[in-house]
Amino acid sequence: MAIAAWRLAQRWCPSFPVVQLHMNRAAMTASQKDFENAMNQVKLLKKDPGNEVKLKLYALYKQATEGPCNMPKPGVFDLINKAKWDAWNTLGSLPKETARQNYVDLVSSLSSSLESSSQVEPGTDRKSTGYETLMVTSEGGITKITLNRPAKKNAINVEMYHEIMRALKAASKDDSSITVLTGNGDYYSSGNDLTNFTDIPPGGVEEKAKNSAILLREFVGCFIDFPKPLIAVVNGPAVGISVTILGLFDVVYASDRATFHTPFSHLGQSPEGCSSYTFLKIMGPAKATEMLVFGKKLTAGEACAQGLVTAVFPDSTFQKEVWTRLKAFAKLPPNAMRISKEVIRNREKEKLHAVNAEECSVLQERWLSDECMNAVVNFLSRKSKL
Ligand SMILES: CCCCCCCCCCC/C=C/C(=O)SCCNC(=O)CCNC(=O)[C@H](O)C(C)(C)COP(=O)(O)OP(=O)(O)OC[C@H]1O[C@@H](n2cnc3c(N)ncnc32)[C@H](O)[C@@H]1OP(=O)(O)O
Repeated sequence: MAIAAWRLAQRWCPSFPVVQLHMNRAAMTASQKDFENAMNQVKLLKKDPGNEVKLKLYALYKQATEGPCNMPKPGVFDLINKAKWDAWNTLGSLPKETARQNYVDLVSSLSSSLESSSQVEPGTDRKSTGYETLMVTSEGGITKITLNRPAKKNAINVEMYHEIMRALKAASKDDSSITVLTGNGDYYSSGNDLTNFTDIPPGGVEEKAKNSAILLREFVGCFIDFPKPLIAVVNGPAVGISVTILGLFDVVYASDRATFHTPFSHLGQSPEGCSSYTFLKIMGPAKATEMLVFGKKLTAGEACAQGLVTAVFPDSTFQKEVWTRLKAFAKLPPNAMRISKEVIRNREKEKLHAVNAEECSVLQERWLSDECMNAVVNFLSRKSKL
């Protein structure tokens, strides 16, 4: 979120605007002019430079305008004023001119590093290229990852698994506050692309199953470890792994057209995405068993009643209502959201990684079973659909 310097400066130095106005203009030198420009530049910073830098700016500003620290030392419990006093006092007898120069240098380094970061003006849609199966955009603090194989109902092929991991890793490091996963077209996702089973390497199906278990474990691990609020915008039916990983999202919004289907037994497979743990916690063992063992397909309303979905919206107003909410979330302080997520999720992480490892190892065996092979062959020979 953009931070206006007057807000920044006022917080750290309440007398900032007054001091600025009463500067001795007659004594203006080139470096005084640079100093004033730098103060203006601070106002244009689009990204909060962090408390440490703000303290440095405050201290250098005070030193440049008032000389060595002349405030009484605040009490130990007056944390903010104590931090400011410490920062200023540390500058000792640094000459005003040097402080001014240091302030200008610091602002200049901030401007180049923060401006060249991937900060996006509200309304500017920054589109990431280099994805074959996804559309990834960043706008107004929201990174949006769209599954983009609508002709295949957004089935997740091996390339898409890798690209989703890449997009999540990039989103975890970019300057967005929240990340959204959604689907293009009428489906959210039809789950694992069943043609993934057809590309058998020279090492045979055992090697394929082993590599797939490694891929799946890494894929689910990215969701377990994702540090920012992660929101699913479920625009239509969701199947298989696209449903199970919802238990690792922070919020799930669904259109009333969406359905939630995990037909693992029908496919000779077993639950993944940590659903053998998260679904039990979310909806209790009986409802989780109906879904994960008996393949009961839930409507959006049912999924909401069972806690898997946060809120359901009529399809006609789905996008409008959801994006209004998301835009408001994206304006909240990003660090607070990230830390709150950490507090909520961290104690479960180790458990989730253990569950993930166990589910992948069970699936590795399942993929080699006749039950699974027959189900895949039936789908691929168009003998069966869900
Ligand atoms: C050794 C093992 C290696 C495997 C690698 C594993 C990696 C990790 C695996 C993680 C485990 C995940 C498990 C799951 O996700 S289980 C769920 C799997 N999904 C399905 O079973 C859905 C299958 N699809 C369907 O039943 C129907 O397509 C569907 C009901 C979704 C839609 O039906 P509809 O009639 O509306 O549309 P079409 O069937 O005509 O579909 C349009 C085209 O899309 C293709 N399609 C759709 N879904 C898939 C899919 N999951 N896999 C592959 N292809 C899919 C469909 O074939 C159509 O294509 P064409 O137009 O070319 O015919």
